[in-house]
Amino acid sequence: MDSGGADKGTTAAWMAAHRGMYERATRHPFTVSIRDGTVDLAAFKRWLGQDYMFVREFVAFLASVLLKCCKQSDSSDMEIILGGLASLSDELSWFKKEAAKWSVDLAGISPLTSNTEYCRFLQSFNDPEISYTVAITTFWIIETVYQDSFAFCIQDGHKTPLELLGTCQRWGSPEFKQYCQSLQRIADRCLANATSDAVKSAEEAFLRVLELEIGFWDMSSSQS
Ligand SMILES: Cc1ncc(CN)c(N)n1
Repeated sequence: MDSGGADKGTTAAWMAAHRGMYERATRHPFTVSIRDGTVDLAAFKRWLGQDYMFVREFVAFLASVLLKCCKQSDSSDMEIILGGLASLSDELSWFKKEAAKWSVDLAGISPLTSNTEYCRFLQSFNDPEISYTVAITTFWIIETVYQDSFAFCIQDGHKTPLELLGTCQRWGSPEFKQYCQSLQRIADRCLANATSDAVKSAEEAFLRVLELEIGFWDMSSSQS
């Protein structure tokens, strides 16, 4: 993702330093197969059901980020985080509608291993010892992996099946990109003022998210 021409912050430096890993997360064979039009629909349906469960956990994660934000002396990021939380309500309704369209029974789904592992990571943010800087950076990269992955599925030359375009536009839209860029600016501001220990923990969380996102796509395409 470009930084909009502004001075490069810490997050852009990490994206450059860990380019290979970032590309494995955002140009994964699963999402590339959506763009190519060769996607296995059974894999898409598996992703849909598993991601619905993930997003339910993501709501609780975001609530924990909001709580950390409210405890800051300057809580001016609150509106953006609150907006993100509110949009997850629409997202859950979207998953239910999409599941009905694809005959995916959401009530009968259990989380697969990689999803459980990712959800455990999200739950670990309930610990008040985890700083706002680490939490907001984590939130930014989780959203950015989806933004970048799905934007690629609707970029020039795509052969994305018509019935999957709505999914790709949900996260690949210019509006979602702008939202991710707002999160990136917040993360960079926090990182610029953070201790070196906090910056180190945030970079570890950034890398952990990339690893977990790759695992999540792998799980969707191979049921591992
Ligand atoms: C696994 C995963 N990562 C990120 C997102 C985007 N909220 C998501 N829905 N699912």
